[in-house]
Amino acid sequence: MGIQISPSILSADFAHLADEAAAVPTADWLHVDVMDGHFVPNLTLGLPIVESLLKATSTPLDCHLMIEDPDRWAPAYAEAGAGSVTVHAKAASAPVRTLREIRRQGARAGLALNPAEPVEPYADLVGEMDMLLLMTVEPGFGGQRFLDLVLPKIRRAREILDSREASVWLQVDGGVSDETIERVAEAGADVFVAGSAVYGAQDPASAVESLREQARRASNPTT
Ligand SMILES: O=C(CO)[C@H](O)[C@H](O)COP(=O)(O)O
Ligand SMILES: [Fe+2]
Repeated sequence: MGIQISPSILSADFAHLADEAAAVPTADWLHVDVMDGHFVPNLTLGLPIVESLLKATSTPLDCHLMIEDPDRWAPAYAEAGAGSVTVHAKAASAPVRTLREIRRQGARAGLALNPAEPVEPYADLVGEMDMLLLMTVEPGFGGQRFLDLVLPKIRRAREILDSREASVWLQVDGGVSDETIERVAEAGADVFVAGSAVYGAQDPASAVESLREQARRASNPTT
């Protein structure tokens, strides 16, 4: 699939989400941060807004669920038509069942790890997922500073995925910008979430293309 950019609408204007989605026609996905005020100390949006957004844009939705009890709620996002639904390993009590249910409802299934959570315990689950999401900030808020301490884990995750010949995308979320994306791409990520770096830019569509180009160059230095 190559490099993909998923702008996070967390940094968009929530009163004009359809327009904000239309502002990034260059995006591969739209990243939707669902926060419940419990799993993370912030509250954003839920299924009704995702359903409206699905009608308002043809860009596939990449739903990142930062909620308690994702086992109960995640399949509904897939059933509604989200292209990808990601649950946090720490929040899921039955991650295998939930990942399978997301797939059964027709979406790509993602598993997310916080900065301090090791990837190794999940190595045997790679066959159950379509995407592994490594957080490079503590989840809950946009505009935070990228945590360099996650870079070695991104490299280890890339090795695990390659050694198992798994066609699992490796997504990175948090503080991805012009200053950090090259390091993330060199470490082996292929799907990049960017909120403030896209929606804080004068021209969000160009910001997406510029991030993609930098990631492409860094992940394949010979081109
Ligand atoms: O999941 C998230 C926060 O929990 C967001 O997707 C992320 O922080 C994007 O925002 P930014 O690119 O500004 O860091
Ligand atoms: Fe996110």
